[in-house]
Amino acid sequence: MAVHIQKRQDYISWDEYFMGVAMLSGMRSKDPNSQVGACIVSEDNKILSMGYNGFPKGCSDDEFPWAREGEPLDTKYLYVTHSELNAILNYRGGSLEGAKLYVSLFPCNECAKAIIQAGIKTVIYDCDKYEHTPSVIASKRMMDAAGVRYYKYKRSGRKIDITV
Ligand SMILES: Nc1ccn([C@H]2C[C@H](O)[C@@H](COP(=O)(O)O)O2)c(=O)n1
Ligand SMILES: [Zn+2]
Repeated sequence: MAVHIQKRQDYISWDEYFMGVAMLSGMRSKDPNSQVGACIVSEDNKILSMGYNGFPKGCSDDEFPWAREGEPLDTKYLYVTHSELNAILNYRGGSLEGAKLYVSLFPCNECAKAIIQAGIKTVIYDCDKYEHTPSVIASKRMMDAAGVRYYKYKRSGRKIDITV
């Protein structure tokens, strides 16, 4: 008699999978304060690209500044490429029309422009710690106008443990 074996029930959901990939990507960031990761996914749940915040190619992590405060030219803000923009620029396959973006921190206004222009239609974010800043307020205003849907990732509370 055939033994019927049930499929696993505790597999991770699509949202846990893609936000997990975004967060893992963020762990590559050298930013001492905020490590941000992004994962772009097609409408049919295929991973298209990933990114994390860091300095552009040729701009040394050891030479460019990581400071948050000081003279503008001596802070990271004028130099860092955000995770979302890196994910968009890392994509080698053509159009991102209709894609979804998973990101660990709500996109800023500059990334919102790139998200809209790339044709990304959905943003799933985890943290929104800068929600009261003009940058994030402007970002939401533009995404609302452009029909980009965004919603907060619902943490499952599941601990996803990977030993490598
Ligand atoms: N959606 C975002 C927002 C920020 N970033 C990057 C830019 C910086 O490297 C860091 C934020 O630094 P903080 O002001 O928190 O010290 O995160 C990003 O990649 N994506
Ligand atoms: Zn940004």
